[in-house]
Amino acid sequence: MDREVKKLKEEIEREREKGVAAMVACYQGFDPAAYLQYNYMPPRADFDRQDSIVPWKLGCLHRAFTEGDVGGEVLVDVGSGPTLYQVLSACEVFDTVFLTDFLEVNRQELRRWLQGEGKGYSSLDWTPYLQHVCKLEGRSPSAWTEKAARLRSVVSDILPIDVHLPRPLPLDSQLPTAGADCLVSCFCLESVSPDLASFTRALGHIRGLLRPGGHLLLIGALGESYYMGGPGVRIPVVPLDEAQVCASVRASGYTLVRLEVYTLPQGMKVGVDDVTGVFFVKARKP
Ligand SMILES: C[S@@+](CC[C@H](N)C(=O)[O-])C[C@H]1O[C@@H](n2cnc3c(N)ncnc32)[C@H](O)[C@@H]1O
Ligand SMILES: O=S(=O)(c1ccc2c(c1)CN[C@@H](CF)C2)N1CCSCC1
Repeated sequence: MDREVKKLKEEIEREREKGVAAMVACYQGFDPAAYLQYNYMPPRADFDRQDSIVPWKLGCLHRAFTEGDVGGEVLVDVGSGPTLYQVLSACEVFDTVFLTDFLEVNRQELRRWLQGEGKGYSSLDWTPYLQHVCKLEGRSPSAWTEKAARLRSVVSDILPIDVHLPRPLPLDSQLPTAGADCLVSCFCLESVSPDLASFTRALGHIRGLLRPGGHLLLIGALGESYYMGGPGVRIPVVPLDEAQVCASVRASGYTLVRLEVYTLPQGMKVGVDDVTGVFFVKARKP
């Protein structure tokens, strides 16, 4: 019996490795500029409508970082991609921020923004996002230049990451031995995992980056089965519902603090994906 169980486990592990390898192949065509255009530029990214997803997402992050229990020195953003919106509130709370991504093209896109000032250095103008978060903080939108400077000052490194590894970051990543004080991850785990078990496993892997008592702030897609990572680059996504998100967060060893859900209005569905909603999870590592 033991030999049969061992054989079955080995077969399951081989299938898992095949699924992860297939995801790696999908990401070879990922196009940062196209991805930004599909998701973070008008008409999809609309700040004017109060019911728009972008103010909702930025509001969730602002509240999480200002309600008093999230804090410390070090924050890691898992699977940053080419985007910065996810750390615009965090950069006021943490003095050391690590951005991370699997692909060099995304790490390069982030470096270009962080190193550029005033030049045509980035594929997307993050000013409206910076201005919106300044308003959430009770500041003038014109303080966006100060926020941009603050973000540039706290980003300590842009690291390679693979959430399918038990140790997702390089050994020399300068993370404190005890772990980070906070993790942020947006639209990453469900869009890089071949199935729900892999998604849950990845949650467990990144948990190892966090110190006990640290927080995880997770934003992700609900009901999404694919998205376009570039022209003709269709990337499969693990379709999640709220119950599965909560179960996976708990099964991977976190205490769920709260779940918030946004349902996309019909007009937001424009063919670059089939997302139906967005979740926001605040969780804590016991
Ligand atoms: C849908 S994008 C999310 C980007 C960004 N966080 C956002 O909010 O739009 C998913 C990101 O996961 C990255 N990725 C792909 N495979 C990964 C892996 N094995 N581990 C960590 N990140 C991975 C991709 O390069 C991509 O930047
Ligand atoms: O912020 S979003 O909810 C958003 C933002 C990014 C993504 C998705 C959704 C869904 N597909 C993800 C692939 F992983 C990427 N948004 C969708 C509506 S318009 C503005 C962008």
